[in-house]
Parts: sequence; structure tokens; C-alpha cells
Amino acid sequence: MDMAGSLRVAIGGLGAIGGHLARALDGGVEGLSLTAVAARDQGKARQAIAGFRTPPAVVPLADLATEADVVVEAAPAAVFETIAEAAIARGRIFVPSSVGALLPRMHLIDRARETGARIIVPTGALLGLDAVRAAAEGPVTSVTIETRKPPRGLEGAPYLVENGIEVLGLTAPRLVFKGNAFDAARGFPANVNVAAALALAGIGPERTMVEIWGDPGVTRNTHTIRVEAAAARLTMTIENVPSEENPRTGKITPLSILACLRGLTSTLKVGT
Ligand SMILES: NC(=O)C1=CN([C@@H]2O[C@H](COP(=O)(O)OP(=O)(O)OC[C@H]3O[C@@H](n4cnc5c(N)ncnc54)[C@H](OP(=O)(O)O)[C@@H]3O)[C@@H](O)[C@H]2O)C=CC1
Ligand SMILES: O=C([O-])CC(=O)C(=O)O
Repeated sequence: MDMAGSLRVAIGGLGAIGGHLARALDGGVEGLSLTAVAARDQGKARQAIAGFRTPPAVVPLADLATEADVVVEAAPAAVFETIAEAAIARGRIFVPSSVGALLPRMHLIDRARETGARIIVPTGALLGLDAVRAAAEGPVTSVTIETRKPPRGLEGAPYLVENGIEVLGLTAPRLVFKGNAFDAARGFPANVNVAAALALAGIGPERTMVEIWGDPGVTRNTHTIRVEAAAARLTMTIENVPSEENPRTGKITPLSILACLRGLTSTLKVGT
């Protein structure tokens, strides 16, 4: 907490997610104050915060956790571990964006249990994780997610490169991946964090099934969840407007994280 009793927030990464979130926090959010940021290019980061009302410290990734109660990860999956380990070692609240990177690192949850840290996965670019969590308190038969992205939003994914799948020239929708959430997150680390979040909310990454389509007919990153459970059947679709900074990332993602952070301090909290 800072002297005004606000939760101190640090953000690793200042791109489509981190940049938007930093500006929103600097604009003033009750109960939250932005104290530190990190990016690869420190000069660019200093420029990005130059006009802020209260400029945060620009620090190396591993130091974010010394400056804050809540550490938001909004960087490429490749540096997830550096941010996560430091935050968890210090017993902070860790809010990951690169949720797919959590799936092969579930030991971080055991470590958090030891240190008193919490890992809070935001709904991010997805929807309906409240209903999925509720359904998963009872028996669940199946959980699937179908993701459709404009081809440029999938370009360069390791699974496509390894399998020689070219998406940029597509003239019709193509199913480029079908498998479980664990393999989807490994093959598409910058594209299907939503599948990882869904898996964690519901029945786990081995049983959560994923289809990824390169679709030249869509302009939005579109995710449809289907859940068959004893208590309810859910079918939900979200159509995300790609952000200008990074077409892989829907504009709703930083808004979801902001809503998640508000929920850490608000008196009235709505939703599971
Ligand atoms: N959970 C969800 O629903 C969603 C999750 N995501 C995921 O969130 C993450 C962030 O996405 P997004 O904001 O679009 O990404 P961007 O590419 O727009 O921004 C990434 C940021 O990370 C910084 N960065 C890169 N490398 C390093 C490094 N080695 N050390 C420190 N900082 C570094 C970059 O700094 P610089 O500019 O200096 O290079 C940049 O500020 C991604 O993993 C993405 O897949 C995205 C959408 C939805
Ligand atoms: O739709 C989006 O904005 C991003 C996305 O699929 C993900 O990273 O999981």
C-alpha cells in the first residue's frame, strides 16, 4: 500500500496491453496507484510515461515486484518467468496476460502457496469465465473453444512455422490447429492465451479442446466457447477489435485487466 492506502501496481511491458493500462491508471483509478513499469527499450518506456501526471519508476523486469503490491505481466511469453518468479517470491498479487505461459509452469502455484502470493488470471480477451467456473463446481462433460483470427493475427506462430503452414495468402477459412489447450498454448504462445484461461477456469488444459482458424473473412479476433455441463449448456462468442499496436491483441484485453484490478479494491464487486 502507498501512503494514501492505495494498492501499488507495477506493469511489465508497455505495448498494446501495458501501455493502455498504464495510461488508464495514471488517469486515476480509486484504490490503485501505478508505481513502476518495465519494457525492453527503457528509453522508449521513459518517453511513453513522460507526460504522465505521476510518472512511475522505469525498472528492470525482475525489480517490478520490489515496487508494488500487484505485478501485471503484459510482455511476450518469453519473459513471463522473470516477472512471475520475482512477484511470487515476494508474495505479491501476480496478474498474468501471457496465460499460456502459465500452463507448463504450474509449479508456480505451489510456490505461491508457500510465499502467500496470489495468481489472478484475468478474463482478458475472453468472456464468460464466471459461468465456466460456476459450471465446473459441478460435473462438466466438455469444454471447447473455437478461435478465428484474420490471418495476420496468426502469422509467425511457432506451430505454423514448424508445420510449414502459410496463412497470409488464405482466400477461405482454414483450420490450422485442432487439439488440447496445452498444445495450443505451446504452438501459439502469442495467440491463444484465452484457451489457457478457459482451461484454468474449467476442466484443465488436457481436456479443454481448441480449434484455431485462419479466416480471411473476419476482421475481428473471434472466440466461441461451448460448455456442456450438468448444470447448464453455454455457448458464447466474443468478437474483439484488434488493437492498433498489436493486431494479435484485442482492444478489450487491457480493459479486462483494469476491471480485474478494480475488483481487488472495490467495495462492490460484481461477477464471480
Ligand atoms: N490474456 C489474454 O486474453 C491476452 C493476452 N495477450 C498476451 O499478452 C502479452 C502482451 O501482449 P501485448 O501488450 O499485445 O504485446 P506488445 O507486443 O504490444 O507489447 C509487449 C511489451 O513487452 C515489452 N517487452 C518485450 N520484450 C521484453 C523484454 N525482454 N523485457 C522487458 N519487456 C519486454 C515490449 O517492450 P518494447 O516496446 O520496448 O519492445 C512491449 O512494451 C502477450 O504475451 C500476448 O500474447 C494478448 C491478448 C489477450
Ligand atoms: O483475441 C485476442 O485479443 C487475443 C487472443 O486471442 C489471445 O491472446 O488469447
